[in-house]
Amino acid sequence: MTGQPSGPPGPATSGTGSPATTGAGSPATTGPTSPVAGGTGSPPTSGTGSLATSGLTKAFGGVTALDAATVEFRHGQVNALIGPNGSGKTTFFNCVTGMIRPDSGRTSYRGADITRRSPHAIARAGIGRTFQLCRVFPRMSALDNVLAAARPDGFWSQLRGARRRVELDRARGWLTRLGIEHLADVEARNMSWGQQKLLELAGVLMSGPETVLLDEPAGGVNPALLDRIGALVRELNAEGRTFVIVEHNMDLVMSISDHVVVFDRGRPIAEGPPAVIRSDERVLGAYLGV
Ligand SMILES: Nc1ncnc2c1ncn2[C@@H]1O[C@H](COP(=O)(O)OP(=O)(O)OP(=O)(O)O)[C@@H](O)[C@H]1O
Repeated sequence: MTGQPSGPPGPATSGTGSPATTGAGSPATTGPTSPVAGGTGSPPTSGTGSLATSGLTKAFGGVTALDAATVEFRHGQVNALIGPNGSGKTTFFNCVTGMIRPDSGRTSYRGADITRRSPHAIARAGIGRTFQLCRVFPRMSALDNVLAAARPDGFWSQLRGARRRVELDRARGWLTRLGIEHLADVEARNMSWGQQKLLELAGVLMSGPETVLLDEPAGGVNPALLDRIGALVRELNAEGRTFVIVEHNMDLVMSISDHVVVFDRGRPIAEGPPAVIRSDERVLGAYLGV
């Protein structure tokens, strides 16, 4: 992936000041096993439109990364966005989360136009994301990383040592849920790559998003952790969260997704349930380059 913006302060590659999210909004009030923040308490109706783009276009010099991409991901479902290397998946995530501005086209979330909103505003609207190159504060403990993600000024407030009991409990709850509670006091830089990915996800979940965009959650992760990530996505979806997952591991995609969108050269070429996508000739052609 080449489209990730960067900038201080924060972890190695963060551009927002908060490592794990596109700018976590106000702390959610729900606990780790509660329904999503901002919701009504009951899971959203499955299958209706949620995150949608219309004619989304982005070029980098002579390279058209997104070519009038019109896509709709389904609310309440596990959606996957797949496609060959360089087909525009991460640029799509960057555009819809406000991290880069599209040249033209629109993004809407649950009916509201979010095209020109800042990453923080988009996070406040209910969209959280992880990154292909995992973003955590390497010299902060796992617990402090999760706490930082819950605050709009996460990094700085953490530095001031501002901790609230209720947040501490929620942060520990997410670490437990992701199976890394035993690493609460370990600095992120001393955790394995897979553990850092789980930590990043814990931070995203701490900010209470209704919709979670995961950029290559399986990348570089060992098979045991892969199973955990897959099971967790399904559990969190059953509790009401919508997912959009960019992933190259087809076994994972096909086993956890309800709906798959396939990109080639910056635009969708096919969509449908995994069983249909598996045997779609356009998809096979895109991957084989024919
Ligand atoms: N910041 C950038 N500057 C120049 N070109 C870029 C930039 N970001 C992305 N591109 C180009 O845009 C195209 C789409 O890249 P993108 O990273 O979105 O694809 P991808 O589908 O996520 O790929 P991968 O699966 O390899 O991560 C590629 O040709 C890439 O080289």
